[in-house]
Amino acid sequence: MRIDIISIFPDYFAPLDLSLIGRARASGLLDVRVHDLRSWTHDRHNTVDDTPYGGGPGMVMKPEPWGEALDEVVAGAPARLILPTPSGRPFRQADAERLAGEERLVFGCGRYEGIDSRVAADAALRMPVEEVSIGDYVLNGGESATLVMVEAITRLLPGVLGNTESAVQDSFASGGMENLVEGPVYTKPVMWRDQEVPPVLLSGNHGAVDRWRRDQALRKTARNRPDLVGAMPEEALDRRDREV
Ligand SMILES: N#Cc1c(-c2ccc3ccn(Cc4ccc(CN5CCCC5)cc4)c3c2)n[nH]c1N
Repeated sequence: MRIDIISIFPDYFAPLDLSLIGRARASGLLDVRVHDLRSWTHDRHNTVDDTPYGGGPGMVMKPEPWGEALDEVVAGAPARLILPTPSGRPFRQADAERLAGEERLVFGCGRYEGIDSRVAADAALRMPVEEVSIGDYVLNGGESATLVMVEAITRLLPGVLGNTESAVQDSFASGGMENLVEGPVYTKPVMWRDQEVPPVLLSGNHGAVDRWRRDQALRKTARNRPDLVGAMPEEALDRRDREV
């Protein structure tokens, strides 16, 4: 997969040189290219924004640099343009799975009050364009959202995690344990600050372990994400579960 990211803050994407994604890039499994939008400006100040038509707060990103950047970066190849925006469709695990099947993705990171709307409309004449939001909170630009989506998408590519099993079992996945969040996890030592690992996990009884994990996932989902499983009556959870 090739991913192009266009931003006025290219250094924001230094984290993509690290860890699993960095390793996948170094091995050639993943091709991520970051571009500075100001490379497509032609004035002395490398201007990328201007005042909004119709008035209103802040500034809007000018269409010309974006148009030239997308023309050069996409260069007629089949690619899908992803535009993070507060007003976008919610980005979910199913979207990460769908986009992991794409050959080329281009992320356009807006700033200020957003990108002139004609950029998306013009791009849509030549490629699929998706305006997406990673959540109902306000960020200062599209860079953090792009980092989130690139991580959610690329971790699903074969060979990136180095352990596809955990990607398949991840919660929120359309597979795995339905739509349940993951339950508690433990490792050595078996006793730590007077807390012991639940004995069932040491039992070697895989059936019992699976049942226990599912029960814990149900309890945690009911407590933290009742929207995922529908309201579960409090009495279904014992007191201990209500505390943590
Ligand atoms: N994904 C994602 C996002 C973003 C996001 C994504 C991309 C850009 C580009 C610029 N900004 C800043 C901004 C912030 C608020 C507004 C709304 N206006 C403010 C006053 C009247 C309405 C417009 C832009 C962005 C924010 N925020 N939250 C998410 N989940």
